[in-house]
Amino acid sequence: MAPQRRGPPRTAESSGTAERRRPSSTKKDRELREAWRARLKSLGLGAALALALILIWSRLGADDGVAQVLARRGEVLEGRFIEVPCSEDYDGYRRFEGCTPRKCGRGVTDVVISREEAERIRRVAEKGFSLGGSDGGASILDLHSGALSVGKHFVNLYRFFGDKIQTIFSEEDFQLYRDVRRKVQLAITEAFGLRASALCLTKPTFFSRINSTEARTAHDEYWHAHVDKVTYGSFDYTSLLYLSDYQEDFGGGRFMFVEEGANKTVEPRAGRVSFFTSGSENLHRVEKVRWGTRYAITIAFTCNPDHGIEDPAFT
Ligand SMILES: O=C(O)CCC(=O)C(=O)O
Ligand SMILES: [Fe+2]
Repeated sequence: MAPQRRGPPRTAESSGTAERRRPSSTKKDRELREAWRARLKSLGLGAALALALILIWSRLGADDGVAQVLARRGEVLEGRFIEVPCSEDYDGYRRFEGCTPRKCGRGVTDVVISREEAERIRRVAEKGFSLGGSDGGASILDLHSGALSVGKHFVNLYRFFGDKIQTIFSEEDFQLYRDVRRKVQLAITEAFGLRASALCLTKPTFFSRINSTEARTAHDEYWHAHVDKVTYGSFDYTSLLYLSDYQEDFGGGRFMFVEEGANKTVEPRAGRVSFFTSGSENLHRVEKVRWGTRYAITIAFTCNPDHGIEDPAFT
């Protein structure tokens, strides 16, 4: 009797040999697939990490290492104040009670000067700078002395124009400066708890205009870290009023308090007032302007009446 066939006839594929080979090839495939999956996963992780690093790097600023934002351009700050321990710098100077810093720190406010006032005072700056301007990236116009950057030097506008200066600047322009100075002085007096009459305006008080043109002289190198009390001598309290907007009117150009660990940045915004005690507790610098034009005005105060000046006026 012919043996009975059970089940389907055997083909080459379903032969016992093939049956034994399949599990081993599936295992190899699986191993291969897993190896690829692992490789792709690590590539994906690497790419995500690189992207995150790029994002963090661009957020913090390429040339300034790690930074924390003290005031963002888009915020409207009623008042932010950070106290920092005073340096010993003030010990080397005569003390004036109710004025010489005992409490040191930094403040930023967007409500003391309106954007409209900032725009008006910026137009005054533009009028002045239209008469000259540095060959390098940084021009100044000192309202008290009349010094204006022209080419690689300075020209005294008040001396150069004499009485004709009144065809350039108006009494209203000087009045505007006085109003701004008074409001900023009050904000500083309140923030540091000073005797109102103790604080005096000091020199220099100047407009700055910065663009990305390469520096031609040392006067154009605005980006170096410095201490205002060392640079200017008479300063006890420095204030900066910004007249243009970071990332709208210019790129780069952020103000930085230089600190170990992380710099603290103030992003300029038209009408923003940044003020701080002028000693080495507030070492600072301005980041290089990469594009556009940045306008600001420096208004500083002293506790020593001998270093005080009157508000700028036609001279
Ligand atoms: O324009 C700024 O943000 C800072 C200028 C400055 O540091 C200075 O005038 O001493
Ligand atoms: Fe400074």
